[in-house]
Amino acid sequence: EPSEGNEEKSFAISLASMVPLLDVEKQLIEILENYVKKLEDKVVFLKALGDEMVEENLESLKDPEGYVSNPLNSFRLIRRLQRDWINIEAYIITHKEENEYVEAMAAHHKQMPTSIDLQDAVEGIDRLQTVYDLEIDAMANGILNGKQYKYRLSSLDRYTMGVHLFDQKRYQDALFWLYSSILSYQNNSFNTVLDFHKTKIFELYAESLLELNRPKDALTAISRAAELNIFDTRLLKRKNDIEMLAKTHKLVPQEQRGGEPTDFQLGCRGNFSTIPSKLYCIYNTTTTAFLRLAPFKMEFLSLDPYIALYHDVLTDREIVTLKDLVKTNLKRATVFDKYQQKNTINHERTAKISWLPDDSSNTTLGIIQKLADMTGLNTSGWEPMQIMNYGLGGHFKEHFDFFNFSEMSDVEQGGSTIFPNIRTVVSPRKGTALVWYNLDNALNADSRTLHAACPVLAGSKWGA
Ligand SMILES: O=C(O)CCC(=O)C(=O)O
Ligand SMILES: [Fe+2]
Repeated sequence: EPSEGNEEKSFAISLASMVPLLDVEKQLIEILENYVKKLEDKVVFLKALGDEMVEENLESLKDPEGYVSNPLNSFRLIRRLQRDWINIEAYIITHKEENEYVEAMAAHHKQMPTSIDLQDAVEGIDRLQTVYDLEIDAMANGILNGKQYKYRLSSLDRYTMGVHLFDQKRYQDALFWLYSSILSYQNNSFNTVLDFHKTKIFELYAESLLELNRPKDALTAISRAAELNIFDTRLLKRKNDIEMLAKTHKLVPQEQRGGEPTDFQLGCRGNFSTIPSKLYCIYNTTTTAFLRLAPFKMEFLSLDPYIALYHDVLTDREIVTLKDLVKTNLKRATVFDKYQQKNTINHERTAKISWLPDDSSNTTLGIIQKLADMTGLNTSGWEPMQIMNYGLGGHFKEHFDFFNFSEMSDVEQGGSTIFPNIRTVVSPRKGTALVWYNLDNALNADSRTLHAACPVLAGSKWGA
């Protein structure tokens, strides 16, 4: 069970909270390099010690008796063997360098992600893959929606995805990741240090195939695993079991993968068909008197239900201020759970948030005034402003709420706000504000305003 404090870190849930991890890694690398340096010093010292002794030793062996016949030599020989060699041995086995390394690392352990953080990260990658229907091997090779990025997932990264999906009983998806893991596996010392061997991948690949009712293929895979590790009796036994299964197996129709994409997925992929509309843009000079002096650029996205996108609402300066105000205060967002009747951490919403009271700065007061001008509504009784930052694959599943969302970042890929019931998608654009009403004139919830945030594929999404 994670402690409160650990859970609060939730590194994968907001990109902002991942940034300090880069500094942690920098320090870990320094500790490692420091350790290597000390080992090198040790090697240099021991080498010099050997070099110093070897010469005299060779010399002495040419005429052993002559050598020991000198009393100084024989005294030195006795003393060396009785003391020096024992001390050298003691010096070698002190593990002073190792102890220092372990000590230095201990100070950093509490800054490091937990297994829960890894789980969040794995789910983020899986969400991106499924929502955007990305090809797994391409994604693993650094291609996101056709765009090649510099870094790729390692074989172990891919295996980690496979393990997760296997545990989720999503065997077909697990197969793709494991296959990609096998293809990218390298027999290098790093994998040896990590205790990551190809056998492991083949074995899980075989188990996934077995779950998918493909025992003959499973047998091929487990045989590869067994070949790679011929002394592993457990593997051998498993191979025999699978061999039996393959012999007695009758063909059963295979389960189909995936199924139809949901409206959410279709919308996020940009696959809603666009119907020509009579929508238009205006300068809004009328909602309040102030707008006659400073009109808002307004784009209608839907007239019924009413959804409008305002452009250039937040300035870069305001955005910097808002981010600064919340920087150290972002907490994992919760969702009200109607069964438990309380706010809970929920995989339907992966972002970190911070509440900003109206009077936390002139900037917040100014922004609230803009919202008042935009909507013509009385701002008393509003919820305070909430600043949010999404994490790895961060999203917010379909929900209802009233009524305004301001973008504080451009997002490289993904992260659209989507209204699946009216097939409307809005890409995040820095400084814009989205306004809608979630109630109809009779004050009933208007189901057409159901909305969600698509997972962020690349970039950091901030909103208010
Ligand atoms: O991030 C988005 O696009 C929408 C966020 C949202 O709907 C909310 O925070 O209530
Ligand atoms: Fe919302």
